[in-house]
Parts: sequence; C-alpha cells; structure tokens
Amino acid sequence: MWSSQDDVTETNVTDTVAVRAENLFKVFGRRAQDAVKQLKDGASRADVAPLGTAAVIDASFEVKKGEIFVVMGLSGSGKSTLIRMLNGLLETTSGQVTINGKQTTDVPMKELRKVRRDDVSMVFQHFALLPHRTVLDNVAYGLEIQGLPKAKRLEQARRTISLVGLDGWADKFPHELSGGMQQRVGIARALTADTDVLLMDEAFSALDPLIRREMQEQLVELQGQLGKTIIFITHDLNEAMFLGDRIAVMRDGRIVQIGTPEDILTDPANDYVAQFVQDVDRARVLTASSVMEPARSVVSATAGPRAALRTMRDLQTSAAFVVGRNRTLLGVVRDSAVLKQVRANERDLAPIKGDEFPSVTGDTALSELYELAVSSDLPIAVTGENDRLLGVIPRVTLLAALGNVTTNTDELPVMEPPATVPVNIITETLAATAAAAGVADRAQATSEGSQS
Ligand SMILES: Nc1ncnc2c1ncn2[C@@H]1O[C@H](COP(=O)(O)OP(=O)(O)OP(=O)(O)O)[C@@H](O)[C@H]1O
Repeated sequence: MWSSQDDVTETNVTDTVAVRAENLFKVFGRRAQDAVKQLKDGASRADVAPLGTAAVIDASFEVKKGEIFVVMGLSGSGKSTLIRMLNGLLETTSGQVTINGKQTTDVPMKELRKVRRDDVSMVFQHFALLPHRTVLDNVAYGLEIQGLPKAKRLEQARRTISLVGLDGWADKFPHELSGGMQQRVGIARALTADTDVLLMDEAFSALDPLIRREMQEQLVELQGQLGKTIIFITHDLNEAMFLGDRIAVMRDGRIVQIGTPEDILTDPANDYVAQFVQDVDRARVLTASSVMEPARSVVSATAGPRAALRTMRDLQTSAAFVVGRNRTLLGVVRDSAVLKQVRANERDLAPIKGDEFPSVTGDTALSELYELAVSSDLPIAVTGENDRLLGVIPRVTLLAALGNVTTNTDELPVMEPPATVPVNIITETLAATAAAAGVADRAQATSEGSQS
C-alpha cells in the first residue's frame, strides 16, 4: 500500500494536476443562483447580500499531485466552505471540481462516494474519535466500512499508527491520549484510507503551540515520505508559511492571491495581503536564494592574481570570490594576500577554501544565517548544484530582508568587506610589476594608473 514511498524524491510536487477547482461559487440563501448571476456580472458581495451570503466567489485553482496547498484567510473568508465543496460535502452553487480527473460536482451520490473512498480523505479540527474503540480500531474504522478483511485492515492501520509516531499506543482508548496524540490518530485514520488527496481543515488549530509545531513538522515529514497531495486550511499565517508549497489567500469569499510563501511575502498582490503578512516571521520563510544579490566581486581562477587585484580595487573591496568552470565556487581571496602574490609575480590564485568563509545553499532559511553573518566580514555565498555560485548576501541585505526594507540606493552598491589596501598602492604595484607580468598587462596597468 505504501509502494509510493520508494519513488518519492525530496521535492514531491509533480506536474500532474490532482485537484482542479474552476470558477467555484457558493452562496447560502434562497436566491443563490440569482446572486451568482449578479456576481458574475460584477456585483459585489455586499450588493448581493439581500439574496444570500456569498461565501465563495469565483474561486479557481489547481493543486499538483504531491503539493501542500494552503488556503489561508481570516475567519469568515470562506475557507471551510471552499474545502467542503472540493469533496462534495457542500454542493457548489456554480463551478466544477475534479479530483484525480474525476468530477465531484454535479455527480450522482454513488459516484461521489467512490471518489471519497478512493481519492480524498478529510481531517477536521476536532476529530470525532470513537470513544469505546481502541486507537487501532479507530484508525482501521474507514477500512472496516469499506469492507476490507480484518487482518488486512489492522495491518494497514498498524502501519499508519507507526508512521504518525504512535507505536505502543494502538491498544489504548482515545481518552488515554493527549490532544496532540488524538489528532495524530485522526491523521492516521485519514492516511489509512490511502487516498492521494488529504483535505485538512484547521487540523492543528486546537493544539497547544508546541505540539502544533511538532505536528506541522511531522506533517511535512510524512508528506515527504508519502507524496500525498494536501489541501490545508488555516487562519494562522506562520502555519501557512511553514507548510505551504503554495498559499491561496482568501478575503471575503474571493481568492486574492495564490503564490509561494516567498511570493506572498515579497510580492503581495495588494495592501490587504501586505498587511496580512506583515507580522510573519520572515526569517523562517525567506530563503537565501530569495534575498541574495548578484555577486559582484568575483574572479575566475584562471584570470590570476593581477586580475583579482584589479577587480577588488575597482570595487573598493578587500575580498573576491574565486570561481572555476561553470561558476563553481572555489574559495575567497583577500586584497592583502593577492597584493603579495602580485609583488612576487605569482601566476596562480590561492583561494581560501572550505569552512574559512560563510557559504550556504539557496534553500537555507534566513534564520539560519545570523551566526554566519556575524562570524565573518564576508558576504555569505549562496551556492546551488555542484557548488555553483548563485549570489551573495551581504549583512546589510540580510538585515534589509528581515526588516522588509530596500537595501540601498542603486548608486551605492553594498560592498563588503571594504578595501584594506589603498587604491594607489594597488595601482602602483600593478604598474611596477607589469613588466614582469607581460606587455599587454603593462598597457592596461598604465591606463589604469592614469585614471586613478
Ligand atoms: N451553512 C451556512 N449558512 C449560511 N451561511 C454560512 C453557512 N456556512 C458558512 N456561512 C457563511 O459563509 C461565510 C464563509 O464561512 P466559512 O466558514 O467558509 O469561512 P472560514 O474562512 O472557514 O471561517 P472560519 O475560519 O471561521 O471557519 C461566512 O460569512 C459564514 O457566516
């Protein structure tokens, strides 16, 4: 049953559409259809209020298989109504939903039940566990209803109990478990059904903050193992940001923005979203690659010490990143050391390597950068696959990203660290050593000398 575990990679999001919602409307009230018609013609939610409550207005989105898609919004914004329309718990007033290509709107009950059994499960905030049944029986309950033989359903239930970290609790009764554990039973029950799609409505909202955090982490881990498609509703922004591959922000029944947590933080669609996200713990959401700047002080290893020294002089900085083929980061050079190399007429750069300078991968959260940022005067190097240098994060940039302010004016690029060798000494050294370095270089050094 968990065969999918083997072939799931670290990034689970695939290109296959698991859930598609097209122009969904839900109006509660006797004249719902009239209200939808007016909404489609441009009427506002308030305009149609006499006809009914427009809980969801023209919601469209696609969720990819393996994605965690979070629906976020204030109380009353329409989240629960939206999610309940996906699995047919609520009828849509207008619009269509498909799950794994199977329609769940405007279909006979029998068909809907089949989709619910095979394709989509739901976890609620308060999971109604059966009090007189053991954890094991509660978890296996869905399979019992499906008519699976006892041995088989208990085997599957044991597996999911173990997956959610409840080994040893299978024979206990719900009242013997803490709130967090009970919620795990709820999740185990949904997982046992082995549907591709899980709908989770404020599933962790009733839990204490610490347990909630633990559950969030566990959900991400489980999702990593199982590659499920999860639609998760929350009004907690930090939870949305932590869990979501993408987030849909709802306001007054409408989806006002869909984007990655970083999109939503760095490029909010409107003032509402901007205000909504202003209290988010940016350090945990933003990653190194989302705030990095192009690395300016970079030299190619083959260019040699003279070129490195010129680069540092021109940028007024005391350090340069050295890259090899395909921009592989080889290390860092410092102006004083390179000056010595030039004086000694050395031809090969000797970059300082490895742990001597701060370097992180692009997906590192900003919260993990503080220590690195204070441990060195160098900007933090951001690398991608095969140690390719993608960009750098000077300390000012890190601070600016956390404070959500711009780094600088365009005319004044942030150069860290500042030069330690005066420009004229570098220029004079380059000129004085030009003869030994070669004629072509001499001409360049002379012209540089006259410019400074
Ligand atoms: N059965 C119903 N009958 C009438 N109005 C309803 C019904 N269910 C929801 N509504 C209204 O629809 C709107 C959206 O409610 P919904 O519960 O979907 O919002 P929500 O974002 O999930 O809020 P919460 O976080 O408080 O659950 C609200 O104005 C609500 O009062």
